[in-house]
Amino acid sequence: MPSEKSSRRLVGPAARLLLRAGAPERSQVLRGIAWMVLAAGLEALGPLAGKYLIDSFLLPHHENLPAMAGLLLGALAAGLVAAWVRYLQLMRLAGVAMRSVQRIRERVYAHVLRLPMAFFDHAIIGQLVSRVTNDTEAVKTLYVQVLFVILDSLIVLTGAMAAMLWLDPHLMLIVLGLVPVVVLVVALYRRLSAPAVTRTRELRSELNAQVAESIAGMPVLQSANATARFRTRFAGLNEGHYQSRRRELRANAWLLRPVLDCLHTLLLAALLWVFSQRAGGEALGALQLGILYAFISYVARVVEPLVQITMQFSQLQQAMVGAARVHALLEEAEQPVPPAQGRITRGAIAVRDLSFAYQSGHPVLHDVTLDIPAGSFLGIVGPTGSGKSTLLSLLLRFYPAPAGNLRIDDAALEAIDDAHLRERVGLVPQDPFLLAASARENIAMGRDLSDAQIEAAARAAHAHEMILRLERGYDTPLGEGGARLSVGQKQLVAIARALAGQPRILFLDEATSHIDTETEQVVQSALAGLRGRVTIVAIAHRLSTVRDADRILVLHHGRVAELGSHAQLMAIDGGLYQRLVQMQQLEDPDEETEAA
Ligand SMILES: Nc1ncnc2c1ncn2[C@@H]1O[C@H](COP(=O)(O)OP(=O)(O)OP(=O)(O)O)[C@@H](O)[C@H]1O
Repeated sequence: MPSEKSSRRLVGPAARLLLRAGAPERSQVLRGIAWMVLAAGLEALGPLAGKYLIDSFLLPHHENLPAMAGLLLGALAAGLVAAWVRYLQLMRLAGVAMRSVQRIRERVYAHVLRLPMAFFDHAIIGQLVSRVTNDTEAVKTLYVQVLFVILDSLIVLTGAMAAMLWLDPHLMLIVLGLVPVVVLVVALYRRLSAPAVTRTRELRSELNAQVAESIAGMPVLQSANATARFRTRFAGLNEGHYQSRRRELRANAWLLRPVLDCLHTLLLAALLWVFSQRAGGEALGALQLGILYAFISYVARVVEPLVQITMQFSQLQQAMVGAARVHALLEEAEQPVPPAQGRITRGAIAVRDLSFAYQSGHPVLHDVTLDIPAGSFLGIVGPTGSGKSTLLSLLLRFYPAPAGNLRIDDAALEAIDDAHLRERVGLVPQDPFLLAASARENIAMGRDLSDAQIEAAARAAHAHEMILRLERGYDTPLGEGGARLSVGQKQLVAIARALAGQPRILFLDEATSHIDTETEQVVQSALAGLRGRVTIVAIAHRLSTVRDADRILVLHHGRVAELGSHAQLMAIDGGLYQRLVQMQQLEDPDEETEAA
């Protein structure tokens, strides 16, 4: 994690990200830098003109007005052209920086969408959001700080040094002595502030994560009366963030401006002392005075870029931490999608000797063998943690199953083209996950479906009537997470969404756990309507949902315990299915007659 890295170790990843982000616009960057050099060169002419005016005209009382006016106008024109060139440079480099952020943000988001499901088992949503939004912004800061300020400052510094070298090499060497002192100050500053900068960034991301988590779990938070505890935890993080920022600021306040301003004053004193030594108690000669004027101007031009460079280090470090984190996210391996041609035609599923472990040494499925004929309805039941969802996740290719153990029709699962698999296999998850969009958009999910197809899917899911009863029918916005609908209604929309793709196989993962008996019957009718046309695999805690299935698979500790129709399984005396049914009847006597 970048948090544990020293700031020096952040430079590599940050620089790689910066180079990659700017690569498509290398010529724009080079042109921007060329403008920068030109502007610095023009700006460096000012003090030279001043020196020439003092040396050649003012001190010798040589009042050649046209020449003096020409000199002043020339300096003015150089200043104006420099300002115009600065504008061009700013527009060019700012454009590059903003386009880089835009590109990188899209790349990070696209990358996150392709990450394997295992990544999301550990990911913290708020932190991921931070990576995609705030941390990508770091790239812009890197551009602005590195290219605009630091590079610009270095160019101005070099210009001023060159002019001083030309005027008086000895004096220039005295000024040059300032540079190592500033390098020392910057090194000390980095040492003191780097841990605080990294911590500040981490804490900001934790603040985001807590806000996202609290909002997502608001009903639990409020009902568990946990809001005060969460507020205290947030305040603790926020205080940590404040203290960390203070540590950063303290390093800034001590080391940057004040130290450099002192150095500036010392340097000016040293220059005056050298001049007084040269004059040996006499008044300064004309030539000396012009050079003194030019040097005082140039020293300001040397100190100011150095101040700028050191002042940028705080920003630069923050940006590097952010950029390194974006880089780390981009380094996460994507779900491999090998090119494959396999097709799903009928929807027959074969599972052979399937064993699987999330962590090696802890298998959750053992030697599962199973055939699900095309168009049949398989129910999967079993105690909690018995591996039902895991089996479904493997069939959905959310986690890689051992090669060859799963087949659909004539193809091994891993040999089926990914887009085709997603098209042909529909999923109704336990949490229906609705977008803050209309019913129509929620069913279409970005697919190019006609209104007729959407309506047909809604009818097949028995959701059509319910949607028509909403005030704007299919165009009714469903609110964030489908907040406008009941859980059962959301489930019907989710079923319609799965059916709209006309899948050959439909997986339902406890789709009826949280709905009332009446809605469950609607779901059952919807499933009945699909029988023979679509292969249905439904995990159910509510046994009544799968009572009518062709066969029911009972999983126990990751093994196939029983397999058969409801009647066959009920006939096994002391069997697990029979016991599950009896337990459910005790829990919910209303279902006694239905399930038995
Ligand atoms: N992403 C994961 N990483 C590690 N272990 C996991 C993961 N998902 C599930 N498990 C473990 O695998 C085992 C089977 O879990 P699974 O979710 O498949 O059971 P389930 O039968 O669907 O349970 P439930 O009925 O409670 O949903 C459990 O011990 C669980 O802790």
